[in-house]
Amino acid sequence: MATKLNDILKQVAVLEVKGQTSITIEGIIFDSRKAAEGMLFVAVKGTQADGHAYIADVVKRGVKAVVCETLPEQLESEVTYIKVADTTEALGRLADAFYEFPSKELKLVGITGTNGKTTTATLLFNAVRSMGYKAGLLSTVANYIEDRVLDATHTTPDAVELNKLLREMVDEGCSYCFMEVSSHAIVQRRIAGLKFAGAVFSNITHDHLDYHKTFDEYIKAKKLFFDDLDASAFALTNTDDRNGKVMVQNTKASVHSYSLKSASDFKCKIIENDFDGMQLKIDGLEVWTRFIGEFNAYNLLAVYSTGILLGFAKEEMLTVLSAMTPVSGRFEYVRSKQKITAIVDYAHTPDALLNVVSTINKIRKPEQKFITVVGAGGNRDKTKRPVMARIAVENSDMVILTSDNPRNERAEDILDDMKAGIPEGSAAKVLVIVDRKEAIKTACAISRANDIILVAGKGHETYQEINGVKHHFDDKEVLREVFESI
Ligand SMILES: CC(=O)N[C@H]1[C@@H](OP(=O)(O)OP(=O)(O)OC[C@H]2O[C@@H](n3ccc(=O)[nH]c3=O)[C@H](O)[C@@H]2O)O[C@H](CO)[C@@H](O)[C@@H]1O[C@H](C)C(=O)N[C@@H](C)C(=O)N[C@H](CCC(=O)O)C(=O)O
Ligand SMILES: Nc1ncnc2c1ncn2[C@@H]1O[C@H](COP(=O)(O)OP(=O)(O)OP(=O)(O)O)[C@@H](O)[C@H]1O
Ligand SMILES: N[C@H](CCC[C@H](N)C(=O)O)C(=O)O
Ligand SMILES: [Mg+2]
Repeated sequence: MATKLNDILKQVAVLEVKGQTSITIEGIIFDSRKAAEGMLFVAVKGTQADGHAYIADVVKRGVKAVVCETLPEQLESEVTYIKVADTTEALGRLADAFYEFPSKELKLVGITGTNGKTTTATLLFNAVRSMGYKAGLLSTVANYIEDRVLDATHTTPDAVELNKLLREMVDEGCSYCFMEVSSHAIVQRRIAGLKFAGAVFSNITHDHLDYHKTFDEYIKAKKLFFDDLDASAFALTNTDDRNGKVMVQNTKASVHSYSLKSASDFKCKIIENDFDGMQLKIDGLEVWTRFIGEFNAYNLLAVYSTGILLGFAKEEMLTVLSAMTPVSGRFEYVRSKQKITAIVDYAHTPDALLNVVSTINKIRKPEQKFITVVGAGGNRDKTKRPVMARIAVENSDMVILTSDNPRNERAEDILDDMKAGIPEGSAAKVLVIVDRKEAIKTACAISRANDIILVAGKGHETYQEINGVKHHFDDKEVLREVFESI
């Protein structure tokens, strides 16, 4: 794909131009390490580096045009320099234009919130496909164009990758795309210029304070997504969340709401909840689903409401919900011959963990012992570590604190942060085992028939990142292996 620079520049507010704009560019990059002949380089200021420092380098390597906030002192005559006020925003808009506005040719629905994005987006993708439509999915677990699976490195891809994927979806005949919109993606304008048919808010609780600094800033980041929607879109919000109404208070989109408790447009009631599934009453009709826990009732209701807002019939949506199966690594069971039930769940925030342990406690019988194995990621929000440990200890019979993805931190340091959250007098029910496999093995070894083990935090992940290196690791695989051997 190639395009005329002056065509795509129409999408950004240009402050100054040095050089020719009637040139053809072969692609857009924002990482100097990917520089190649004929490309447009956008210099972005990040958290670690400033793209402006690499302008001279990319020019040497054949880049034809540069978009920047400050023009370099030395300009090369064969290169075009474009000055804008905000290169991060420009990058999104240029990528959108370069791929010829693919989001306008799809019904694109974005899901934002601390928890439930992957679940809701994946179920929507499965739902429309089961009704015969072609669709794409951009999620933490993987990106999909129909059956084609593409690895995902981020929850929301960067602007160039994102628009490229949307273009491929359009070219392959997809009429829908469901995507997770992370708060990082909103702030970093990965979604700038996209046309959303709808936006869904699930909830906002403690996470990512390493990046957003305060909870208020985190709320503002999420709200920006709704502020930017246009009048033809729908904004669907969860009014049981304390910030559900705030999210949509300045949007131009038509506002709709869902809830289990407060007043809203789409209502759901849990009739029955056990380890096999939930009987729900949605919009006055009962439906049996294979999902467990109140938090999943919210996700299913969000899926149902979005379906209705996209124009699907009520009965059709409920039939689809009843046939759905859980998403990889979200409350997934691994059972042993001795009838020990292990639950693998991606709960990696305090709220998600509290939801999962509360769900298990509501459903289990008093004689079923409940052991939680949990850690916390390195190079991420440190303040959630003691909170997660406290939640695990207060709501389980026994807890094994272990490593998640230590990334570039010392696993022992992360565990020290977690240990600070153990309530006084509870130390006796906590073990600390740094090696995650050993931790899971120990949990299995001390369990008896009918007991429950929750392995939280990594869900679908098939690696463990230690000292910046990814090693193969899969909670489900480890559990199966251990269960085979006992
Ligand atoms: C904190 C964060 O979001 N970081 C993302 C951000 O990096 P950054 O701002 O730190 O970039 P930087 O390293 O300072 O570099 C600034 C600019 O200089 C450029 N550069 C840098 C070095 C060089 O040699 N040459 C060069 O041109 C970089 O390409 C970049 O354009 O922009 C990069 C390019 O798009 C992302 O890859 C990177 O994601 C990092 C790897 C990351 O871990 N992100 C996570 C936290 C993230 O985005 N998570 C969210 C949400 C997850 C959730 O909700 O659960 C997600 O959407 O995945
Ligand atoms: N609606 C919900 N409310 C609260 N917790 C939830 C909800 N849905 C799922 N969870 C919990 O959060 C975990 C992550 O769910 P999911 O992957 O759907 O969220 P996500 O928003 O995509 O997360 P990420 O930010 O990592 O992309 C689940 O394993 C479960 O423990
Ligand atoms: N998207 C989240 C995932 C966290 C998953 C957990 N296993 C961890 O590594 O902290 C993040 O990057 O913060
Ligand atoms: Mg996700």
